[in-house]
Amino acid sequence: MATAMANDSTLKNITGTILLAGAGKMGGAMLTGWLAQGLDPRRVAVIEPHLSPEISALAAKGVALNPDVTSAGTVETLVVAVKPQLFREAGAKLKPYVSAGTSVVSIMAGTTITSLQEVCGGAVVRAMPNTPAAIGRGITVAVAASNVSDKQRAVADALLRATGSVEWVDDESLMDAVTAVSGSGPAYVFLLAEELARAGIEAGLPEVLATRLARETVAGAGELLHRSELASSTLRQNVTSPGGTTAAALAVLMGDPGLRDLMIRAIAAATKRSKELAK
Ligand SMILES: NC(=O)C1=CN([C@@H]2O[C@H](COP(=O)(O)OP(=O)(O)OC[C@H]3O[C@@H](n4cnc5c(N)ncnc54)[C@H](O)[C@@H]3O)[C@@H](O)[C@H]2O)C=CC1
Ligand SMILES: O=C(O)[C@@H]1CCC=N1
Repeated sequence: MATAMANDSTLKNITGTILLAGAGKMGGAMLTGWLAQGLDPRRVAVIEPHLSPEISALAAKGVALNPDVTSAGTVETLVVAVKPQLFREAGAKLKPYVSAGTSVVSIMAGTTITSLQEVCGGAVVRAMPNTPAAIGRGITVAVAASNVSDKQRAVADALLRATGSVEWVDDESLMDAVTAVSGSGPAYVFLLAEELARAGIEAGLPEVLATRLARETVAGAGELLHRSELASSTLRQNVTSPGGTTAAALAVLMGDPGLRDLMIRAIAAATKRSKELAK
């Protein structure tokens, strides 16, 4: 696994344009992170057919909204955050913004480096973030094409790191499983909160109380996992008194079939879908 090369001043020292295509949930979260980390808003341009009030308001700070190719300046990095299904159409319109020195950082699920090179050109970094990026607690996995320079990789690293931590891999084929585990992963955790609440209601709790208990339990356990040095299995064992209530519940969850089987099937389905999106 390659080490990160960005440092604290990487975003502040950017001289070209960072062009974001698609300022929806993920693109918008990344943009917020860049500006919070000191990227000059005048270095940022956004291509977005449906501008939200929040993104529109950034124009007052100097962010260029839907600039044409000539007014966008020299695009140092194009960040593509549109839906993969729209990429062929959107990418063709983005290509004129890409010049010899442009790096193209894509966060689209499934879309391969080869497709990105075909449609947009440029030096491609394929990345997979997740929605905790919105609070600076995302995790992103990135893989660079062989023509990405050290400097381009450092800028990509800084742009991705503005929303959380970054892991670089050398093998692009890992990205489908990465997408299944960490890209989609927050949804599984939110589902856990939903189902824990539902089961609490089933067990007789008032809905408001069950919902609050489930939400705070998932959030608190997540924060403990984040802050603790202990393995998740140890944290689990620390809750589990021999012959107690947790052991009774875990006998169900860890039974056969249990959560393990369900999770393997879920991750396999997401991995398969990521591969399909490449086509
Ligand atoms: N939502 C998530 O948890 C994650 C999403 N991703 C990837 O991020 C990408 C964006 O996903 P979301 O932010 O969830 O979707 P979104 O629907 O919130 O954002 C996509 C944005 O692209 C805009 N758009 C549509 N056509 C465009 C065009 N031709 N040019 C520029 N912008 C255009 C849309 O108006 C929208 O604002 C997808 O490729 C997805 O695979 C990656 C990791 C996690
Ligand atoms: O569901 C999706 O396809 C995107 C990629 C990872 C999370 N959301």
